[in-house]
Amino acid sequence: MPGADTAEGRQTAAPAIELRGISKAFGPVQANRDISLKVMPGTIHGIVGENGAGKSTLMSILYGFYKADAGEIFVGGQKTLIPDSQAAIKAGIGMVFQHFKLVQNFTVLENVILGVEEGARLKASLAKARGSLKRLAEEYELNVDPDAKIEDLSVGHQQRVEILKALYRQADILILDEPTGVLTPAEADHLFRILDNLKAEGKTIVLITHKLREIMAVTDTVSVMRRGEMTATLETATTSPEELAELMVGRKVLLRVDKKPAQPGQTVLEVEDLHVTDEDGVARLKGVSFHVRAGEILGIAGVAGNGQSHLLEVLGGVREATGRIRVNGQDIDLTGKHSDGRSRRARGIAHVPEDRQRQGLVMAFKAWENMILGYHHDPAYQKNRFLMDNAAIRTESAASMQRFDVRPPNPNLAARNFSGGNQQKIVLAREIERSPDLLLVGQPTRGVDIGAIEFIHQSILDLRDAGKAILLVSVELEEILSMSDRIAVIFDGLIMGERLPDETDEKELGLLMAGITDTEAPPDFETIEAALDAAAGPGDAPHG
Ligand SMILES: Nc1ncnc2c1ncn2[C@@H]1O[C@H](COP(=O)(O)OP(=O)(O)OP(=O)(O)O)[C@@H](O)[C@H]1O
Repeated sequence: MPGADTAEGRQTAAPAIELRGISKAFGPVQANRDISLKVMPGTIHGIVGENGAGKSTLMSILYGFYKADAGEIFVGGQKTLIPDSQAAIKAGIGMVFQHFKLVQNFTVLENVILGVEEGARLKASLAKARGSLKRLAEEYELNVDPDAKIEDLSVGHQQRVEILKALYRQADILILDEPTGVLTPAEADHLFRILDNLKAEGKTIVLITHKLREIMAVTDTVSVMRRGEMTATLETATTSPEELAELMVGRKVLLRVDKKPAQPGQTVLEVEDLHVTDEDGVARLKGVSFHVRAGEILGIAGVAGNGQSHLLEVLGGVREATGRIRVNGQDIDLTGKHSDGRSRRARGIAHVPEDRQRQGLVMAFKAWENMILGYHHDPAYQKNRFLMDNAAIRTESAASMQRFDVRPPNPNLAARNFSGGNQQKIVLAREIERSPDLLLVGQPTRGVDIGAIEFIHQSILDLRDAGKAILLVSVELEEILSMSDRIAVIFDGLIMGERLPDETDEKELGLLMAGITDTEAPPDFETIEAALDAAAGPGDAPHG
């Protein structure tokens, strides 16, 4: 695209993508309303908006997953019909989804050519793809071993394969939906370098993210969506995170946590010498001990895949372990029939799992059914010996959804029809509203918009201030630092150390997260990023 990389060139070239008057409804929900947007070639364009604002729907229309009810799409100035993803690929559009669509037991190379060439031409195309992959890897810093199986790759590397797949299909326009949600900070930095390289080659990138610092760091322009409409498009250089937050939510948002000092009481949770070996015989926890008191938040920091998920699962009763756990001074069973979620709930433990779709919700169930999932044996919900009081449960669920600002606050909608952030709010509402003695909470704000993050953080703090104990697991260091009263760092199944948030910083925590306990000595790695990459280890892919 000659001249496209200059401001002047951008003015004169046809937009890489232009949407005119796109609308889409799902039954009564108007997910997109009369949306128009221009994205110029050779730019990175961000799209922000609250959960359920309609971002994924709009991109799914552009990629041929959904058919718009009205509107037109122009690619490179040409009106283009995109009835399916094949048509999108033909038009030079590639998409990297939040949940990757790779075949786990195929190699990188096989995944890249899958669907492009088949049968007798497969062998020739494997050789051709190997060459292309090598070139792409060199050109864009997209290194991955072409013969590695997907299941053996870290999440960051799997994402690179998705990008390679799109580039192999000659995508000029790349859409990334929440690409950093499951990445380590080092992997996210690497991704942004890749995006910059792609842009330098004239590719056009559309980036959906909830992280405003990412918008500020990498985009040229940014659009804000609100309640199905495109409400603003701005040059990134002329805006600020505060302005974007306000445009998204329609009010001022506190971009940091405002909390009172903790008033810790008696010890609620004691964990001693916990060991876990997974299904493949790999030791995931190697003797973990810590405690959490009433009225405090213990944050567990760590690169995903270092045992924190297994820890939450053991505490939540979804996985067996050896060692000792006491809650309010009483031992809880770590194996056998009393080591399940129901027994844990009976002991005052609530669990917001890291994977809301697989562990937190039954996607086909309605919201009200999900709102009592696990608590349905509670006598309060029984109408008589045989029947539950569904009408009362629906009414209570609707009120709880209102309090947690779940949108839409419709208890009869199936969980799968809520946006990701709203699904998260349903799980949080269910667990927090029962005021448990101990709340286990994993990645509470993954994929959640900033308005909702503020609300979720406040709800967790309110529970703390009501004298409850909270164990917070998060891969977001910022969240750990701002929410925790104490921080324990986990690496390779061991607690590497404990710190007070006021007496530490991201650098020291980063070193501990990479397994380096002597934080004064010069590390073996040149940068913290390299050390964290090593901690993520390609053989230990956390599944996001
Ligand atoms: N298949 C569907 N059936 C019914 N409603 C849907 C469907 N997909 C999306 N919706 C609704 O459309 C609206 C827009 O959803 P969309 O997923 O596009 O939002 P989003 O901005 O991407 O949100 P998030 O940031 O949470 O991913 C939401 O109200 C959602 O509940």
